[in-house]
Amino acid sequence: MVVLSQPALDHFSLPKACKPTSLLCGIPVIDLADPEAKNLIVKACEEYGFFKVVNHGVPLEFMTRLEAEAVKFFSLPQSAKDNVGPPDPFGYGSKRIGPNGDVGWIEYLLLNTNSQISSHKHLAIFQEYSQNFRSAVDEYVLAVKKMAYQVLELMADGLRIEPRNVLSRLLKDDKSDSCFRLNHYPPCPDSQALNGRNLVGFGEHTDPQIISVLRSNNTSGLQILLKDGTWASVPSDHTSFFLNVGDALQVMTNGRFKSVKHRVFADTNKSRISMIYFGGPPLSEKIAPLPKLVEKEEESLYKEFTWCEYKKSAYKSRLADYRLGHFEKTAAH
Ligand SMILES: C=C1C[C@]23C[C@@]1(O)CC[C@H]2[C@@]12CC[C@H](O)[C@@](C)(C(=O)O1)[C@H]2[C@@H]3C(=O)O
Ligand SMILES: O=C(O)CCC(=O)C(=O)O
Ligand SMILES: [Fe+2]
Repeated sequence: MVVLSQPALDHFSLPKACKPTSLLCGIPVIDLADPEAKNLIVKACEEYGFFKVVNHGVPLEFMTRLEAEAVKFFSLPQSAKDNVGPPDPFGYGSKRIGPNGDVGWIEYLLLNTNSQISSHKHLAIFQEYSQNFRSAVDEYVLAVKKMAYQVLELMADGLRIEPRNVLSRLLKDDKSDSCFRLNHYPPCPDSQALNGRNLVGFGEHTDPQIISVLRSNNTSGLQILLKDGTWASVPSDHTSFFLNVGDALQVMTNGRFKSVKHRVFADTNKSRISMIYFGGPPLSEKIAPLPKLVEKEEESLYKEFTWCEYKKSAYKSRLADYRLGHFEKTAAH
């Protein structure tokens, strides 16, 4: 990542540091071996759209191996990383997020997890760069996918909808449009210059997909927006996963689950490395409330659309936009 000079800091969003609510006491923690897990997942998705998962079955060594490969990759000379970019949307990116002018104190690698979708020129370069990196990604993503299927099946049980694979089948599908992202947030270069403000690594947004599964190193920075409109810091935990509801799941539950707004602030001393699997449906899939989740009298809150239509619209939006607005029946936003 190109080194920032002091005036260059002004290109980034620098919100005043406010005192966020500590989440230590409040964040729902789901133990996948707990017989109550299915009900607790539903409660967490209704209340926060976000929860932490422990006893997840993903070996810690998969996480640490991939983290080490990511650190190696992000330590390469800038020109070597730029060979794997610019992102379109897959590939290496630095500072720019998406195609519509959003920036952050971040560099990242965005990968497609579906080998069926034609291999990309950037990714061919990435593949050549290191077999070890690629195999660490594959081993990690496979294990995380399995855990995501399990969570979605517990969710269906908790919602009392059948078949229990009604959600997980979308991620299991060969044509599932899922992706994987490695983010690196270098420490803020000149914390004095911030003068009590925060340096935004990843601006506030919701994730468009069904579910996102995040793991980070032990550097904090992630915040979620609570129902009362306050931001809460998520204490880091490198052994656990943080899952969040995406826009598509909000629609499939007819708004019962909320796609949670989240953001990341850069740390003043330490690098943050995060790895996120975004589980999405096939492009041709119709996204609509599951019939059993629409009460007799209650109508669907959303117009019908395919995942492909949603993605096209999302890629025309800015990060902080309310993307579901176009697809609501009563366009209040
Ligand atoms: C500004 C943008 C980046 C993004 C595509 C978008 O136009 C709006 C959604 C953004 C987001 C957020 C979650 C994921 O990190 C991501 C890969 C996604 O699917 O939607 C990013 C997109 C991106 O960085 O390409
Ligand atoms: O890096 C993180 O911790 C979160 C990043 C994120 O929200 C995203 O990549 O969509
Ligand atoms: Fe996100």
